[in-house]
Amino acid sequence: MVKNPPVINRLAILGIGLIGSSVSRAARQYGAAARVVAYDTDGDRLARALALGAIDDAAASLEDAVTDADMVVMCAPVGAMGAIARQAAPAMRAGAILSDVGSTKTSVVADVLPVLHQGVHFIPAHPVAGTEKSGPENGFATLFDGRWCILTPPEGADTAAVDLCAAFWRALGSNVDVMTPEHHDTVLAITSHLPHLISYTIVGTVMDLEEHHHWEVFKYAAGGFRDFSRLAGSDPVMWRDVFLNNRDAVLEMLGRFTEDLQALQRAIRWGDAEKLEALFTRTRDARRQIIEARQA
Ligand SMILES: NC(=O)c1ccc[n+]([C@@H]2O[C@H](COP(=O)([O-])OP(=O)(O)OC[C@H]3O[C@@H](n4cnc5c(N)ncnc54)[C@H](O)[C@@H]3O)[C@@H](O)[C@H]2O)c1
Ligand SMILES: O=C(O)C(=O)C[C@]1(C(=O)O)C=C[C@@H](O)C=C1
Repeated sequence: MVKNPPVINRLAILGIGLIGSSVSRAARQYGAAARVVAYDTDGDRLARALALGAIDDAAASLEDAVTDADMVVMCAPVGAMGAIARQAAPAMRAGAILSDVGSTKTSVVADVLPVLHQGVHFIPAHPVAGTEKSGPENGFATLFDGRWCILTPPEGADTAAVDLCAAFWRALGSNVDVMTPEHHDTVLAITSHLPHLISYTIVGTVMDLEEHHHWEVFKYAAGGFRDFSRLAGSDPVMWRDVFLNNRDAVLEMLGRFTEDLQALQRAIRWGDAEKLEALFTRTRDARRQIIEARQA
């Protein structure tokens, strides 16, 4: 079999947790990058990533990681992206690509664009794939296979840099879409951010029940509560930053959701069987369509 040449020669990952280590593992396994160097403010995590064989080199400083890199991918919580870019950009070579994997895009673009240096191309990205786990031991190479990666290049972005970033994500197995940061944040508010908020809320509600009640919930949590609460096990810092950085879109979707929930509350109170059955029939059809679209 003829092996394609690497899309990126030297790749630097800043933040080697679940996503950073998955990008690194995939890039190395699929030959998308010739060499992967990583830096993390948490020295233990960086050492673990190296010991696990998830990266080629562990850098002693952020500057060491990004010097000579062809592409730098920021894989830290979204609230940290601006400060990381401010430190990384001056140490990067002209022509190199700075990217990220953040779950929100408008605030990341607003934080990073003003601190860029001449000749560094900023191409934001969001792989819409993940799990409720964190840390380098939980990353895996196939995480992005068949999943979407959304690019939100700023107006006037270098087209060659956008194409290279898209080629990189395709080499990791992803399908690539391009949209504005604002559109991205609206869509993700309902498909990803609201489900997490609801899961955090329902687990919180259970915790606030009297002790014997909440222990009963844990004891009898079979399919329903267990499936529904999975997202509530996600990283607190990552999700704190998501909600602080996509405030408007999340509040808009939460408003709609709350109205719909109140309408259901009313239907239950008034014994409106028709309304309940009609909604549950529509949602069952929608769920089937979602699953079929995923399998197509
Ligand atoms: N978890 C998911 O399902 C998922 C999916 C897609 C995108 N994302 C995005 O990916 C990013 C990382 O999430 P994760 O799940 O890998 O989190 P994680 O907690 O597993 O890893 C984050 C890593 O960033 C490091 N870090 C924090 N500040 C840093 C800094 N200033 N410089 C260098 N390293 C720093 C942390 O020490 C940690 O190792 C977030 O922006 C998140 O929104 C997450
Ligand atoms: O499947 C999960 O556990 C996830 O949380 C993954 C998920 C999502 O909500 O779909 C979470 C955040 C991301 O930015 C992208 C993917």
